[in-house]
Amino acid sequence: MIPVIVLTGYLGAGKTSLLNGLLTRPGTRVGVIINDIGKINVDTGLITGQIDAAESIAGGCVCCLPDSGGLDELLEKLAQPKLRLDAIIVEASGAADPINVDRLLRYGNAPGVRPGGIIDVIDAVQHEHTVDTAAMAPARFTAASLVVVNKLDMLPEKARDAAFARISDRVREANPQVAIVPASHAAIDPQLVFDIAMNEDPSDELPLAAASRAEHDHSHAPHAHAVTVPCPEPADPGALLDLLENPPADAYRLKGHVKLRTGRGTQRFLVNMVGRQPHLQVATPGSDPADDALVAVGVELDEQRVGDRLRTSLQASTAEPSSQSLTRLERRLILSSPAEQRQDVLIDDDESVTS
Ligand SMILES: Nc1nc2c(ncn2[C@@H]2O[C@H](COP(=O)(O)OP(=O)(O)OP(=O)(O)O)[C@@H](O)[C@H]2O)c(=O)[nH]1
Repeated sequence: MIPVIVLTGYLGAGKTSLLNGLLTRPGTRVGVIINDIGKINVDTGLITGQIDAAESIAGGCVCCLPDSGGLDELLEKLAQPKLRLDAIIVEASGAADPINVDRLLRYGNAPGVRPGGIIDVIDAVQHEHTVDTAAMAPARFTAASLVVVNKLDMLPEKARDAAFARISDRVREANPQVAIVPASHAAIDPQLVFDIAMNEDPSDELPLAAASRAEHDHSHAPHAHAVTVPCPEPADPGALLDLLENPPADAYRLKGHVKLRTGRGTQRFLVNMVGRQPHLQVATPGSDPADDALVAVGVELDEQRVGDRLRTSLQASTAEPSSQSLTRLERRLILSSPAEQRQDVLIDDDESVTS
């Protein structure tokens, strides 16, 4: 399933800049949906990176669509297998309410896609005069999985750390678990958002991508760290679910294929967690069981501690899983599937069974 990542943020906070930064990285096929509230799609013209497929919503706000129909249709178009997209990014208008967007995505019925996180971009200079003016921290942050505190370059150097800390504290009042990164020119490590398939340009790509990358020098972006733990033998589903339901706070993403005991042998699953939102599905066809492993990614990730936690969760299990673990596994699979397919996802003996 293709992850759908939504970019939200108050007007002018830096959403298009962030999108452009992501699109200058080679090797990932990205589709975008641009939403401008004006009649003309201004942002479409501001996109400078490589897009493999695009759709747009102009003249209205994505979060005000009467039902998820409009968005579902666009997602379905972009999820067509022939487009071979690795990720879809929705740039919501500056007026979009992340809570509504989150609801549209969670309860949408577009086949072939899954929620890939909501990024909320904050303008560090304007934030306290525009978005955050009430006594309570803004509710919009409850929907975010990653908050980017942007435009720190526009503050005097000595005021940046304090502004970042103050804004982070307010965001955490509404959403204690959210990942928050500082940024200038909306530069973040793309690993926080989607998988980077390759570090080199494909051989047939024009040198334009390289030139445009040079313009967007992200070397100053806070770096994401990753730890990979192989999963050569089947693990206990309960142990994996304990990890997914209570992941280490510094692991913003968990992803990879794992082998689990299911009571009927071994079955392979694809894990994808963004923020605190776990997603579990039966392994993708063609994936190689020899490569089964879980990767944790995060800014300021404690690789040793997180690695130990993953190793414990993926420990080879010789005992049959408890019925409670199997029920939890089935429930997680159901919660991870689109509403209309929910009856088809129960664990079954199919080609992904390896023993
Ligand atoms: N100095 C500075 N300028 C920035 C930064 N991020 C964005 N900008 C500028 O701020 C303006 C708005 O940035 P965009 O990326 O277009 O913001 P947006 O959130 O897409 O804007 P809307 O679509 O209008 O809501 C542009 O002129 C950017 O070049 C930053 O971190 N520092």
